Amino acid sequence: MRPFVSVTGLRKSYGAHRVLDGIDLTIAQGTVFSLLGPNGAGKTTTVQILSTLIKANAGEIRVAGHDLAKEPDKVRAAIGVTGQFSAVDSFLTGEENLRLMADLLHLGRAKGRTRARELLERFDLTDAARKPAATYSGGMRRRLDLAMTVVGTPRLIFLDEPTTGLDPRSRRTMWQIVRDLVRQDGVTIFLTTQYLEEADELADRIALLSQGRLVAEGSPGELKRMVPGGHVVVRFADPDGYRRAASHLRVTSRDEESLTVQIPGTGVSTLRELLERLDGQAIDVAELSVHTPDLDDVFLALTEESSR
Ligand SMILES: Nc1ncnc2c1ncn2[C@@H]1O[C@H](COP(=O)(O)OP(=O)(O)OP(=O)(O)O)[C@@H](O)[C@H]1O
Repeated sequence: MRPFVSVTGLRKSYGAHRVLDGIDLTIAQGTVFSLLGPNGAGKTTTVQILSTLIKANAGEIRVAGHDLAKEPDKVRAAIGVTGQFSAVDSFLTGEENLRLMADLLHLGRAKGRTRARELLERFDLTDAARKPAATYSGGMRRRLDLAMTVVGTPRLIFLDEPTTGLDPRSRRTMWQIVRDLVRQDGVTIFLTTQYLEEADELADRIALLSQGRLVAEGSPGELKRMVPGGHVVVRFADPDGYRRAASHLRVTSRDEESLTVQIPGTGVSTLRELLERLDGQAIDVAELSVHTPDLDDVFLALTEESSR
């Protein structure tokens, strides 16, 4: 697939503080790319540079087929940004906000009205269309904000922490809207989020930023395979079983108080062998659970490694 965004050797410093230290990335058209990183890693700085708000010190950036340094206006015309600084005017209704945006984009009266109605429907805001945005819940406000970005039919949308503070239901509605934008409209999404679960749900590719460098990049599945977090936790029925098992098995950690041990690996053969051994020794198991690594494990392992 054709890259919609390509970045090579991106650097940015504030005085002596090197915030981005040589970033390379490509984002395919019609996909969701998520940039993850601990606080202060440089995510917002990256978004600000790619959305033409601030200038890089070095690097080549192409967005939507345009060189960002040479044709920032063409890049600006292809993108939309939504996030922490909402464009929503609380005194206006949802519909008025959308029509105002359509006016700003010179869509024309009739087209603006149709577009507003269409977006209210699509973003599940029709019932609240005539109410002032001040009365909206957090989730409705976020949806309106994104709808306002979509009025201009951007081909790339920067979504900065789109569901921070939302309840699980509103979060799911937002996720579905984002998926539809990608699937139905072919929009490319650049997502920053502090929820690893969100990146796991939405992103085709994830890049992990730590101290100004990308320390890992891949699909959620590929990233999970990079860390050996998978293990089985076994809780024994009695202290005798616990002690015998702990001395017979290759355990990575044990806890005498809760009578549990951790055994590395989650494969079927590992499990079969484990159960056969316990059975052979007549050791009673009270509970067994399989823990496959999630993005939290990856995030912690890789960002810790890079800060060492
Ligand atoms: N205008 C500025 N002047 C000086 N330093 C800055 C400026 N903007 C950002 N920084 C510094 O750059 C670093 C990266 O900041 P940035 O906001 O990009 O991080 P982030 O990954 O978005 O963090 P968070 O998750 O907390 O939003 C931080 O150490 C920050 O203090």
